[in-house]
Amino acid sequence: MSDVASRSGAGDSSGRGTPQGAAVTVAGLRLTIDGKPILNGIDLELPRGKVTGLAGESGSGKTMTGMTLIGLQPDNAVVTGSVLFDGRELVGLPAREWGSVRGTRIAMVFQDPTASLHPMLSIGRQLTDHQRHHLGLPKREALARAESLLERVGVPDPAGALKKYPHEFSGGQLQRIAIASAIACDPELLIADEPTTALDVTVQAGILALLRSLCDDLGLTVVLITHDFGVLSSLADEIAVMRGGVIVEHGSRYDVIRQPTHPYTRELIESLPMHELAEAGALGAPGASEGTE
Ligand SMILES: Nc1ncnc2c1ncn2[C@@H]1O[C@H](COP(=O)(O)OP(=O)(O)OP(=O)(O)O)[C@@H](O)[C@H]1O
Repeated sequence: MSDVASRSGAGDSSGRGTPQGAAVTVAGLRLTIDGKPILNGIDLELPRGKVTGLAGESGSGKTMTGMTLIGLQPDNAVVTGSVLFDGRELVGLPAREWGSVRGTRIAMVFQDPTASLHPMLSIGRQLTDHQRHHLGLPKREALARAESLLERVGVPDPAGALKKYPHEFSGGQLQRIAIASAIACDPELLIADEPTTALDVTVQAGILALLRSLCDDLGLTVVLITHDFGVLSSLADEIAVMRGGVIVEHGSRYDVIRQPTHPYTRELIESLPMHELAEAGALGAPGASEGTE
């Protein structure tokens, strides 16, 4: 077990309860690369339909945790421990079985949206290929669904956007399209790794609000990986703080920000501007943390 300071409120972040339980239960997850320890015993429950923020300094293992959840760790990595997803053990899942999980039931968006989009294929082709392959939809149906997906993620003129190519969009719009592609097959779990880091501050808030609304409206479980604790202070239901390949603190956003138990979490909070603390409810009454957008 890691020395995580977990709170009784974890999994029940806002007082509303999480009757559906955990979408994913990670226990004693370890990962080494060429013998070098990277993850040193991660214990983490991701409550269904909530945003869990994974914070921590560079190199603490946030990305590697996300990659391991979706089975994309480097080939030379050795993974032990347990990742239980819908009653299925993902650690050691054979490659052929990942095909029915990755991209369909668990999806990921990255800092650079172009990483998940082909530069030479139209957006319509990319969104429909994905659905036709995974969902077996006929072309016409896949196109209609792609259009409504683009509408759902806030891309203007969805029908026109389907005919365009990635280079014709701004970074913020591309990230919306990458999110549309990620949710195209109705996944239960979405891992967003620094999804706003490469974007202008003016568009960051829109992408974060989109992730929040997907979680609230679709019941999507979201893992939001970020080095920016301020992002989590206004958005996440729960916050897990990583350092040195372990989770050192995990609880509801309100508890973690208002009553951090680990010195490193305190450091992160002390670096936050006052207005972000106020938004997180850390300066007001407990009810102030309820609004998440
Ligand atoms: N492909 C790889 N081969 C070897 N070591 C790696 C590889 N990818 C990551 N690492 C190492 O794993 C550790 C954790 O990296 P990871 O990217 O998960 O950190 P992070 O918390 O996401 O940091 P950042 O915010 O900088 O991305 C680091 O020491 C990193 O150097």
